[in-house]
Amino acid sequence: MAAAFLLCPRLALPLRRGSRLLVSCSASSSDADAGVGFQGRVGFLGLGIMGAPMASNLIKAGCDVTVWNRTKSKCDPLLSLGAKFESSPARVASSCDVTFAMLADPESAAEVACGANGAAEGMAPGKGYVDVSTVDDLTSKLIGKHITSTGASFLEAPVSGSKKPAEDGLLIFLTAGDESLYKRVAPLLDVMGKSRFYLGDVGNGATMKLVVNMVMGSMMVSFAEGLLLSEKVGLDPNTVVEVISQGAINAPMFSLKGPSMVKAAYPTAFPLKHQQKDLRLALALAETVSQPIPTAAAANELYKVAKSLGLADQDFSAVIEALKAKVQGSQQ
Ligand SMILES: NC(=O)C1=CN([C@@H]2O[C@H](COP(=O)(O)OP(=O)(O)OC[C@H]3O[C@@H](n4cnc5c(N)ncnc54)[C@H](OP(=O)(O)O)[C@@H]3O)[C@@H](O)[C@H]2O)C=CC1
Ligand SMILES: O=CCCC(=O)O
Repeated sequence: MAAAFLLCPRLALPLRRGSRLLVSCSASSSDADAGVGFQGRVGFLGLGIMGAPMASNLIKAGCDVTVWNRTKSKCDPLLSLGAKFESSPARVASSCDVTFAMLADPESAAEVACGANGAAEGMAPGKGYVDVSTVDDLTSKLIGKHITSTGASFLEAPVSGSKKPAEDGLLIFLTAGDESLYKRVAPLLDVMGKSRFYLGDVGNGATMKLVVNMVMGSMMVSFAEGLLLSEKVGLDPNTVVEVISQGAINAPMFSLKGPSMVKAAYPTAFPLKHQQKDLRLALALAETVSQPIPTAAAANELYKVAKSLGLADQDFSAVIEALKAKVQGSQQ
């Protein structure tokens, strides 16, 4: 990662974001200079849990941002912050120099990029498209092909980190594709994230993201099993969370989600339906190279059960409910 300081050629304002001291600046949108080392207008497509705070951080850093979302009302908070609005992905892409997309899944990412009135229709030489959605490598390559056929550049850049890191500008970008576009948008990635990896050819970023989320999905299931087992044998699951937090298997996720899981509360940061999507895509990826991933396969089944229980839009930690349901089922 470049320095923890964002360099501003003009007005410098100290700004604390997360634990890092940053330097940001204000810039008039007329010259479309974010003041963070990026020249040009920035488009943002998809303003869900992740897209909204990411776009918001770009606006707050002084970028000239134009937004679009399928459900238009989700644009309103961004418009209040100073964003512009365009009525389709194609119009955003044609009015901006670089366009980011943060969509739900492979289908929506492909539709927004390549469908009717999609971003590709507004692309041209000199422009760039950065897809930060979590998709599989084949979808990313398909999107990349459509975008580059217009003469524009393409970068995939899925992110590690959830709602809070997105709000705090502390995401981790897993990028691959056009290296000059990567360098061009690096100042923007640094507004939204704490680190960035450039992984080479299109597909490597998508694949890296799926591997990481496959591990995360399995870890969550194992953690849920531990909490339920401890309770069944008379231990306090809150103490289990504390013990884990001090040992070698400590992960921020356990301390963050454990206390609310014990209370059967699942405020959504990472929707369960997206975690199941990522496991499904990781299983398909493993199939292509005949790599056994039995733990992930078993975890995927539990997320599917949780979805069937109506928990798709809850946080993925709600997978614990599938284990409760299974136990109840086996006792009948
Ligand atoms: N939440 C998290 O912690 C993280 C999520 N991710 C990944 O980022 C991506 C976005 O996640 P998140 O923000 O949580 O998801 P949300 O479900 O909150 O947002 C999804 C976005 O996709 C849009 N969308 C869905 N279907 C379509 C469609 N057919 N056409 C156009 N737009 C569509 C939604 O529009 P609308 O508002 O109209 O529904 C919304 O803007 C996913 O790929 C996810 O796996 C990555 C890291 C962390
Ligand atoms: O894709 C979601 C990742 C969530 C996280 O990294 O905390």
